[in-house]
Amino acid sequence: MLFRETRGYHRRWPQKGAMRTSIATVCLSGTLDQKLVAAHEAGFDGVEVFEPDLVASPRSPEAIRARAEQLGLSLDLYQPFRDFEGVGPELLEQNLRRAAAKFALMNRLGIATMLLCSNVATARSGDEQLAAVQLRQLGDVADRFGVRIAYEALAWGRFVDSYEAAARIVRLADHPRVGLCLDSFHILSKGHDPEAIETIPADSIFFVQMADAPLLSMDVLSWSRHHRLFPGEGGFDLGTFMAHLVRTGYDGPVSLEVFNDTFRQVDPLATAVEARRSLRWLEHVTALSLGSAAGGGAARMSTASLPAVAPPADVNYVELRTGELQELRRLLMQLGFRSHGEHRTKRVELWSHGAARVVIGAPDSEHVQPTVAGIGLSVRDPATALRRAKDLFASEVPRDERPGEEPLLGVRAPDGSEVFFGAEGATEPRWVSEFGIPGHDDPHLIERVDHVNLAQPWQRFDAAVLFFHSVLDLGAEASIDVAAPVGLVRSQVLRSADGILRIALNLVPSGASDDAILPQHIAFASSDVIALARGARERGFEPLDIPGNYYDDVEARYQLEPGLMEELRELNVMYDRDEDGEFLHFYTHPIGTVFLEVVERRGGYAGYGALNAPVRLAAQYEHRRVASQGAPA
Ligand SMILES: O=C(O)c1ccc(O)c(O)c1
Ligand SMILES: [Mg+2]
Repeated sequence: MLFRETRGYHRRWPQKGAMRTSIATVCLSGTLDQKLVAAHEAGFDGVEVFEPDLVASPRSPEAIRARAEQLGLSLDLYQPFRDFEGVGPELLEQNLRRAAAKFALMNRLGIATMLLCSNVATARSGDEQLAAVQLRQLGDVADRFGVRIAYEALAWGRFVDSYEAAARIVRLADHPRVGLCLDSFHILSKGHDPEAIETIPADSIFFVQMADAPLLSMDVLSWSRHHRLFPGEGGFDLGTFMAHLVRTGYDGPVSLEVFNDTFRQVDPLATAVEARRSLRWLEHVTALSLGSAAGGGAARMSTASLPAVAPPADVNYVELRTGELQELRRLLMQLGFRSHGEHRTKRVELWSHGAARVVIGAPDSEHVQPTVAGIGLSVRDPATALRRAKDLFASEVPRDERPGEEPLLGVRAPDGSEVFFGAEGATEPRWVSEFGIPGHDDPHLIERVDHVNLAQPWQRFDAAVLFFHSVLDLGAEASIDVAAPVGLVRSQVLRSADGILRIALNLVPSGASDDAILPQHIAFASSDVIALARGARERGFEPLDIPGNYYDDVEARYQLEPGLMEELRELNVMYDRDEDGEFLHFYTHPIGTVFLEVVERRGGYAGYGALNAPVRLAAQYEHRRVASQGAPA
């Protein structure tokens, strides 16, 4: 199992009025039993049983019911039942018989609600009155079994493809056993306005399914079946959606139904924890969207916001773990960093240049750890930052702290790296004095850490987006695809509003088994990248070699002054420009799975040189290829 963030939550019974949480078994990998255990361990209140999971299970319905009971999980929904309404009389008879068999099964499972998807195949008519009459008949059958039907408009329904149409049919059916299932994906994927949810009586909303998704332009069925995400990982405005729902007075389960090719493959407990985090985040944005009106309208569901955290004042340090410490030291020295020596008690050393601090050490043998093993942030209130993270089910990193040492509070990110919160304050954090050699205020060309680029294993990319978005309250920028020799690299930046903290996440292509193919990196902000590059060269620095073709292209695009053009070529400095300003930056060779970058932002340039990224990736690839062959190309 890769990169387990945490394990073993204990169930807490939902408080009255609190959001009841549920998850569809289709979100998780494994057998039905493994899915139930994962949902339980992540602290869900209930699950939706997806029919294929039940059919494939060797356990009897009674045994499944007992197992769920033992785990303290309610079985909230049986799904899906398909292609019922809008059919001719003969098919209707068959469909009613088919439904009765499922209702009997639900009785054995102890499930009270069945999801009915709008007909995608066999409907002959879109007459809403006809559909309503047939649903009423189905309601009568359901009544004999003491169960109810939640009718859901699929975005690709043959005739019924909007929640408003489904709501009209349910109103016409006018049967106490017939209500609605609202699924955020089907509504928002079609661009339908969720505001009219407020016109639906709460007692006819039987179930609610929430899913986020990346904003793709593709056919909606494929989008739904392969690309759904947990709330907070995609582009839908789910806080507004939920606020409409809460205002109706609905207080049933809020369930996650996320069809996703990655989540079907990875550790179900890790996914369940991620899912539970997404619902806590959803509750938070719902509370924000409802505002001080405390729910307003008929609200019965209470939604608590998370502790508010101010954006970090500073990136305090970045910690790198590598087996190639000697090379890393040499590189830092060449870039003008100074050593502060070893920590008093821990086997790490500190290097700094301006307010950029890099803690380096050998890999920790105890647990899986990416090369960028930690990021330290200065925050106004570390205890509150930790409390927010723990409210979001992040696991705290136990820290061995000696008397007199600066307290740092840390949590583990999905890739196994650590995020530490320290108190903001003086220009130099107090923990710096825990290292042997004191600070200094030599003139410096590097100011601070500009951004940190974290390559993510494909299994945990979306989880990392959710983690940084929710725990640190960072905004997610649109993701871009960068072409590398080993595949397309999806890259997404999360940043604080003021840009002090910027984390770029890169998704390692799944075929790229060797993680050295996509190293992690730290970018430092310089006031004069050209002067820094010159100084580094005098100290023996060899930059990443950028091809002449690149500079010909820059020259063609931007018509730079010949003097600057010459310097860029000579020093292997890359260039970008937009309406807001200019960007000059250069790269080091990778050392193992890490490399460094120095950037200079002129004017209001806020990007990362996206056009240069493929050139950089190709140059690094070439460097590795040549190095491994031990001969020049
Ligand atoms: O893709 C489907 O068929 C499907 C089934 C059940 C649902 O609740 C849903 O939203 C989609
Ligand atoms: Mg659904």
